[in-house]
Amino acid sequence: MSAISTKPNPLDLDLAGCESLVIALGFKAFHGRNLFKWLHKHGVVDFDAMTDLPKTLRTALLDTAEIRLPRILQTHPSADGTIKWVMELTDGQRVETVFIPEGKRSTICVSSQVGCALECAFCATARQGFNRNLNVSEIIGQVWHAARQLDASPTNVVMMGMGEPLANFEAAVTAMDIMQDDLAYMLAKHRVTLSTSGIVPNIYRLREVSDVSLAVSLHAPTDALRDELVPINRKYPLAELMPACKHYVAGDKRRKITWEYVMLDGINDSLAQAKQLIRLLEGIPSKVNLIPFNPFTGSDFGTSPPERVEAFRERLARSGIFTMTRKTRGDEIAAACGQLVGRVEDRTGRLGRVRIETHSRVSVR
Ligand SMILES: C[S@@+](CC[C@H](N)C(=O)[O-])C[C@H]1O[C@@H](n2cnc3c(N)ncnc32)[C@H](O)[C@@H]1O
Ligand code: SF4
Repeated sequence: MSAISTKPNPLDLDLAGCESLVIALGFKAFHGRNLFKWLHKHGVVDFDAMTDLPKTLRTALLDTAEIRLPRILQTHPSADGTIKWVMELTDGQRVETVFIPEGKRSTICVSSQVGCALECAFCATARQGFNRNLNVSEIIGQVWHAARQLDASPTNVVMMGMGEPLANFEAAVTAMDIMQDDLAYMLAKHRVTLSTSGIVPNIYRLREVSDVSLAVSLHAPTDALRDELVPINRKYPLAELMPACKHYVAGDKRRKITWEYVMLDGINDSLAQAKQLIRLLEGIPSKVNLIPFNPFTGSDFGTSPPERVEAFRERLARSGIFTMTRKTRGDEIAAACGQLVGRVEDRTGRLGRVRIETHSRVSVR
């Protein structure tokens, strides 16, 4: 394998970064704007084809920088229009990106890490272990490819693929800034959604620097159950998570937290738990997405029957909480929520441990 280049990659830079890059090479800032626009708006990744940059700048860029993108290795189309792309990174590892069309909406579900270090009990990515954070170019590169493949910018991006975006804070924020930039993908802030399992300090940090929509993977109305399903809860329990989320949406009446709740048969789907959830969400502008559990090989949870999901939804809706049951998309190509796996050179030794833990799965309820 050829050595991995260490030259700066302009796709790792936001607009200000591109301006600084060209200033450092002795050129005016506006050339940095043009460079940024070529990369994202026009999708050009060859310095020589950036015809409105001075020839001397193009030569300087060729000498000192290198544009590196993930490579689309496989394309898996699904009958419902969903497409899963397997993207290979420069170190040979792989992440997955999903395109979900729905009427006029085109949503791209983007990965933020190679694997995930958090060990949610029902998630296929968790079983892969964890290797590293994606850098900015690897995150925005997924959107770049999607825009080229579809011949249009997506209307929505959700950071809901492989990994925990708030555990890769700086890169996730920069990539989301690029998504919203008028010289790039022009997405409105409410059309970019970051989904987190609940890294509380970084929810506060995010509020300081970004306006994107926040989705929180809740999945349980009590600490006892959430500790088992979403182990990060042992570090950041509900008593800390809920105020952080309330703070995130404070001061803007239009903002709501989207709570994601995977419906697991006999685990978290009773009416008593729906009532506990209603109490937990009191005072927080909320909408709830009930997600049918997407099974994967080796998982030992079951999908709640549709009538139980509907009863749960109805109970929440009756209390005034806007609640939707999410359609499962792309499941026959393993592109649905929590089914993304890629190729991860695990550095956590997770696989051995998971096998042991599944034998001692906690009792629930
Ligand atoms: C894969 S995660 C990535 C974003 C972030 N790490 C998080 O947990 O919110 C995106 C969503 O998929 C959900 N999910 C994970 N495994 C799932 C499964 N097997 N079936 C349905 N949803 C799942 C997660 O709980 C989360 O709400
Ligand atoms: S659900 Fe999210 S945080 Fe949990 S293991 Fe999967 S990717 Fe990581």
